[in-house]
Amino acid sequence: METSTDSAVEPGAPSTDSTPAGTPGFTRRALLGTAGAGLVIGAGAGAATALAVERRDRRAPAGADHQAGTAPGLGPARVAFHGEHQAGILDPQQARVQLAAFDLAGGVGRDGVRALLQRWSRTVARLAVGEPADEFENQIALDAGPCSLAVTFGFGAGLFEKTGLTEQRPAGLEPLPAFPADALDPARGDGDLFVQIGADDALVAVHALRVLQRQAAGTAALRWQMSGFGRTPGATATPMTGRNLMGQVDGTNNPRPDEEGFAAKVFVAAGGGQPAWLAGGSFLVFRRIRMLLDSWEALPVDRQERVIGRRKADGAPLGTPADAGERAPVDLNARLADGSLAVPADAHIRVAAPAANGGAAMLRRGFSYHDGLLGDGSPDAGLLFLAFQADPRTGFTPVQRKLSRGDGLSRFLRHEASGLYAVPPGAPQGGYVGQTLFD
Ligand SMILES: C=CC1=C(C)c2cc3[nH]c(cc4nc(cc5[nH]c(cc1n2)c(C)c5CCC(=O)O)C(CCC(=O)O)=C4C)c(C)c3C=C
Ligand SMILES: [Fe+2]
Repeated sequence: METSTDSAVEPGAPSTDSTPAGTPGFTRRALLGTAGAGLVIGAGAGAATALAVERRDRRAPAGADHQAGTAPGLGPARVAFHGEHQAGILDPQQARVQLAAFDLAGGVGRDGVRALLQRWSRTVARLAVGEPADEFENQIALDAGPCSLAVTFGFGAGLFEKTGLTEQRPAGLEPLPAFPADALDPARGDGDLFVQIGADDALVAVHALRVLQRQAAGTAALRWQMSGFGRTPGATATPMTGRNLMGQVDGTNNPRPDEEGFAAKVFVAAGGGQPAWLAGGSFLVFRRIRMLLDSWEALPVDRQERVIGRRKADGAPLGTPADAGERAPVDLNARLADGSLAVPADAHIRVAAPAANGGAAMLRRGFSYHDGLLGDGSPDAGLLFLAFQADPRTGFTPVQRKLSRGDGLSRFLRHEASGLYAVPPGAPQGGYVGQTLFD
């Protein structure tokens, strides 16, 4: 983990003077004025303390930024592209996300995919430090800093078939089982290559998506794309976990990088039964989960709280004192005065808890979506559920199996799309994401 508040240019990052092809006379950093004045958030392990510090800093008032000699706002903040793990896993969630999956064109082999990954990695390394794209620059984000841009690449099962790399396909990529009540649209799930593009500015995220898409032309075609959002840093008086569209504080009981066993839950270990190329990588489960918001909002708040097992106002577990706070430990045995369970038997946090699922754990990093209305007038809105884990067979699958049968929240949800991707480790300086597989 690397953090810096001074002129923080990643070693090996392209020169600030470069003028990109197709962008005569423009550099994004020249327009920033205080180029490189942001924070660098590395993607290495053991990141908790530094992440917390970075979050506070990013939410500091503009005046404080000025005193530190940096530009105000979110623009200069950076997430390092290179590192042990890819960006977009350990860094604080950005306010905006673009998710997309691509399918390889017929006849594109290993060399074609390698060339695309090299091209994508080279470009994202530039964008992550506020440089313009080296090709297909479209000026969408010309006057913005990197805004914590974090791009994460994943490989779907089809990539291994199409490139003749079936021997290297991780066992953890076996298709997820069908769960009761799944209503999945295959056209909006899976795909050979996946990208998650997070940024604290919508234009920065879309800029990256457009450039990556154009670079892929002839090699891979866009299969599906979705936009998501979360809390914008600075929106709340004090930093807190964000809310989802049901109004719940969501993400509180995630594994934390400073806790024992975090890496084993989230990252693939060398020699742990997955192929060597994936060591330091992860698996990502994606689910587009629509929320039946009209039904949900008709429920009184105390009943909503019993569905989750936590208070809505502060996110604290039910049964804890009024001032307990979001991080109060969950006591699943706590009883109310009448002897009933404080956290009901079908409450989401009880059914999803690692203790109820053989220790199954994952790092949830979802984003909300709101895409207008469906034909029946209900909102097409919900959660782009994203969870990183060391192995979905012992992480997502047992938990979702249990949730789909006994979770009080399930009756307000519809799973509409699904994807499973192997997430390679981070790229070393000068390298590219996926090189442990393709070189
Ligand atoms: C299969 C895994 C999970 C799915 C799918 C899922 C969907 C989902 N969850 C919420 C809202 C909340 N989830 C919360 C906790 C929580 N959820 C899961 C797993 C899945 N959720 C786990 C493992 C946990 C942690 C359980 C624990 O050990 O305490 C919470 C509580 C706050 C928190 O800890 O994050 C909320 C709120 C929604 C809305 C949703 C689908 C749309
Ligand atoms: Fe959940």
